[in-house]
Amino acid sequence: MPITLQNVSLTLDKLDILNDVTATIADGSFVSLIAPSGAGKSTILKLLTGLLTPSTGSLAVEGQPITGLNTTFSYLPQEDMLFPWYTIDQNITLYQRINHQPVDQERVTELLTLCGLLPYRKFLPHQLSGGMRQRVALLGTMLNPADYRLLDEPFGALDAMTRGLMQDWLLGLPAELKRTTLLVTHDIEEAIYLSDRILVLSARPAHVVQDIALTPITRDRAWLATQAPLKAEIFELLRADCLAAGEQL
Ligand SMILES: Nc1ncnc2c1ncn2[C@@H]1O[C@H](COP(=O)(O)OP(=O)(O)OP(=O)(O)O)[C@@H](O)[C@H]1O
Repeated sequence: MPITLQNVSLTLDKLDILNDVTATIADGSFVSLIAPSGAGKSTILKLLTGLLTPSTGSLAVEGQPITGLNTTFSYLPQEDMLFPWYTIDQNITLYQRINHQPVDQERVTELLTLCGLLPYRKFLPHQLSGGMRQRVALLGTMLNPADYRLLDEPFGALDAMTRGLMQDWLLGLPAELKRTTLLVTHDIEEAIYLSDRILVLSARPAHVVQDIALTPITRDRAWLATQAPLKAEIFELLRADCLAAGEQL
């Protein structure tokens, strides 16, 4: 069942943040939200997790309205949120430990190996590089059994090379680890590379200005290189909107 946002508007402290956002995220799809800075992308994720409530409109998942805090989603906020006093092992299995669920150690070992983190499982977060910590945070999200993922700039603040490797890592995840995903990013190329669909939002108060479907036969960097015209098109959309809103991109 899809995730739906129906005519969602939000005003906080007299500030109009979202204006009539309507979108459907199909089951199993990978959808990116791209928008000018401060438009309200993170706010949309917070509405889905129930951290915020819309002023008008409604959100639903699996046909059930979202009315408050819920555990339908595994949510990776913009800050990596690792606990500094827990080891990598303990951080990535936090969901299971909080919920008193058994930890499948074999699975954890397999995933740590897959992510190149096995030698670091007993390390503390501060002993890892920024890119490794981001991978740990993402791995924790992957181990959460929720059917839907909300990823807020998971590769933000990484250098271009590490970011590229992380994108490849995400694309290369085994099928059983993939989920319906809503990704917030300000990187147009990243959105094109990873997504089945890109929702381009306007400057604040945000609404959907373009809904772009991507259906490459092979999703690789050679294909990505052919997408320069789409990248330029999305950039122009964002720029025109920013200029109309009196902002700089
Ligand atoms: N709790 C709040 N109260 C008042 N205003 C808020 C609150 N949370 C967010 N905002 C405002 O809402 C707007 C949208 O914020 P949001 O973080 O969703 O934007 P964003 O598109 O994710 O930004 P960025 O790309 O910079 O991460 C911003 O102007 C922000 O200041």
